[in-house]
Amino acid sequence: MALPTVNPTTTNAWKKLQAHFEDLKNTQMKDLFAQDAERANKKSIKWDDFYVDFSKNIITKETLSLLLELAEDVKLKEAIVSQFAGEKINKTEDRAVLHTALRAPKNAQFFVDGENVMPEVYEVREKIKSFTDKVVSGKLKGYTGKAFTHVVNIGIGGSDLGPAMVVDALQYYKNQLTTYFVSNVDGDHVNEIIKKLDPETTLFVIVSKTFTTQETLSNANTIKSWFLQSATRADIAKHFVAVSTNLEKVKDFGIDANNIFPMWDWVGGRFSLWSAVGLSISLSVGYQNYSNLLLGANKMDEHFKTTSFESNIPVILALISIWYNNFFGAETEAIIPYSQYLNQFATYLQQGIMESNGKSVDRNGKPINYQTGTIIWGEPGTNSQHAFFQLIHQGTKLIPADFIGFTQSLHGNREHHDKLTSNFLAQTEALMNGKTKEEVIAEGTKANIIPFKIFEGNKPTNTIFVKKLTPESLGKLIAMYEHKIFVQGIVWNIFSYDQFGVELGKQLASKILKEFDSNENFPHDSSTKNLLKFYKNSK
Ligand SMILES: O=P(O)(O)OC[C@H]1O[C@](O)(CO)[C@@H](O)[C@@H]1O
Repeated sequence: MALPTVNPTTTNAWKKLQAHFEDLKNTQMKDLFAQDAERANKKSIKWDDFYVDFSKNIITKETLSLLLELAEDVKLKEAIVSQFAGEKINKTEDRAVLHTALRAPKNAQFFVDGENVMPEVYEVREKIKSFTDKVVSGKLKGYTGKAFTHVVNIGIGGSDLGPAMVVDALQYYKNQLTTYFVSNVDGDHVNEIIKKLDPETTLFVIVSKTFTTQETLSNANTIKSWFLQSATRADIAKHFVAVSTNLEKVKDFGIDANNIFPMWDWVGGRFSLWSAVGLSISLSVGYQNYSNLLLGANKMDEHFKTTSFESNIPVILALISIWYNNFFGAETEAIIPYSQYLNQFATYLQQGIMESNGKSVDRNGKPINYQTGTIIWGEPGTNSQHAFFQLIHQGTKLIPADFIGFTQSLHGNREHHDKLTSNFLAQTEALMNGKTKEEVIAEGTKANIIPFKIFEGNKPTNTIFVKKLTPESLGKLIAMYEHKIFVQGIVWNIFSYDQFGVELGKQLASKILKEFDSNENFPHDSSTKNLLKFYKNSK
């Protein structure tokens, strides 16, 4: 069964939501709280070690029921079944979307083209486990007989962002190996990393689903040449491994067939950290922690698949985001983790969310006349409070935000954690309540300063409060956003799993590259022509 192709704006629910928006748009959240002592209890979900409070939103019982009606109208339930059944819901690339299979238990069954993929999934997981154990224990040696001390992940996009974010987020759980990530084709990136490496003790993990990505192959070749300055070709087999679907191209690169960790075309790049793309995670925190990360994601998958929509965390978060994006006209969403460990979380989600849902053609191939993908940004609190929070509090734009926090710190420093958490809680309260003129006056503010100190308030937030940052809870958190992406794509009637939008720039870049050192001339506008000339004359 193909995905439904309902234009959401033609549904009854959408029309009712439009009328409802007109009634609700000037409603103050603090009035909604005053009217209902039970609001926080009614608009929150407790699940496992998660407490998701979505009460600080400009929503009522009716808003939620209309949003849930919208989910019914666009046939979200059927779409979830299609996804988990391995149907080729990535229609434009004719692929199934089954990253959920990668984190499912061994006895689960996921079918692609009538074949259960789980035996293959577990074969690769076994390979990851045994390789990780050998590297971490020091049993596996480099070409001069020394144990590995460093791991370098060479990849970009989904072959970099997920592993890099998770390795950083789980640094508390790290072993003795130092892990670096090389992604940018900017040669200064790879050279800065090379400076820190000893070829005798470094393991290189080349990650590229296609094994054709310019950045990754350039970096891998540069590193290989540097490695061969001190080692022989035969030593490559001891120091280079690859994760890819393109086994032929990997072998062409010179990598030993035993050193290839396969993946499958039913795993999208930005959803691939659960596959062997996560090898550097496993190497960095050990297989058990890596496996717990996958377990957490699987628990969220089960929650998403089996929980009715009104208590379903990803569904509720997705629908609330649609409410602001499509009815309030909000353009961006902030993601603010109150944990320095999640420093790269928003950057990681930018690819997941914006590459997936940055589309303007619907599933019927027709141009879209409503808003789709939200713009995602964010930084950890409390740092971000001293950076961009001014604009969220007093700027002219509506910026719904997810606040993510943990009840326990990993190093157990209560004093710091209490301060952190007090900020975490204070900000969402302040964003909602603002500060009235009367309150400003009562503070004894000089008359001419009063208008500048007023906070309108009524700024919406979700609070995602988790007991502790562990591999398992991180897995749940990432999977929560993955399912949110899926739900939004279904509602917006777009294909979330292709990314043709990144192709055009790539094609043009390869033409321009040819022009740098030859007399080849492609037609360009006068601006590009001048810029090209400037580069050629001064490089
Ligand atoms: O793993 P690959 O094939 O090198 O691709 C890297 C990235 O490039 C993209 O195709 C486009 O940016 C991403 O979707 C992907 O994660």
